[in-house]
Amino acid sequence: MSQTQACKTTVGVLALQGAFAEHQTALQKIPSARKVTACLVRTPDDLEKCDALIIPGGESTTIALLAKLAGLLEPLRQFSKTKPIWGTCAGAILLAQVVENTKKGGQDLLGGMSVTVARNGWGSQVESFEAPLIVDGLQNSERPFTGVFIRAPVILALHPSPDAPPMHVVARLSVGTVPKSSTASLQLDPNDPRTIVAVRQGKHLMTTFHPELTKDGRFHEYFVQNCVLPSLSL
Ligand SMILES: NC(=O)CC[C@H](N)C(=O)O
Repeated sequence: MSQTQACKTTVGVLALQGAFAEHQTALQKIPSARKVTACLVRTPDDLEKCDALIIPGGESTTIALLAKLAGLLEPLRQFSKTKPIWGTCAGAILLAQVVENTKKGGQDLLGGMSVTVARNGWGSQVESFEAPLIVDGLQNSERPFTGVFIRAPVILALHPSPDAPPMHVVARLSVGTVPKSSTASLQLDPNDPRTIVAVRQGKHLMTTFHPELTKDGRFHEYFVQNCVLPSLSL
């Protein structure tokens, strides 16, 4: 390993199923790429080398099942207690404390964030949609970020508590940006929790959409700057 590599922070991407390659590519292109090595995680040994982790979108039940088979479920739960995790879409489901609309038999969760989500809350694959998001704290935040929602979960409730790190709403859908065909079309109060699509709690980040499926690396930069690098100095 070269001197520069040895000094880099290692951000793992859970590579069991889903859009993990896209996350790895995105991490390699952001302004902070010189500070970060992106590696794929398939085993507990891989995970042990990481300072932070991204859980990609895909199918949360499958990812949980494969994690169990790889002996990763418990190591991931332990990891979530001390190190930053960013869950995108299916990854957001795995990071939630409570999940509604699970497959029969339920599913294993990591539960790192005090959030309740409903799987497939905007409807099925054909009701997938894109929406412009104004994101607090993103570079050039006046330029909207394109949220790609594919059978996305809906955030039903945040559960702030004095015993847990504070929660920050990072992005909301504006009422009217969800297609009418979508089961949960938003005809509601802009303060409805279902408008929340990105939330940060302490070192963890959850986005119900897929930043890795755009060419815009600002969310990856956001994770590194707001969750990963600050956690190293704790
Ligand atoms: N695009 C996605 O990650 C979809 C998530 C999927 N609906 C699930 O339950 O895991």
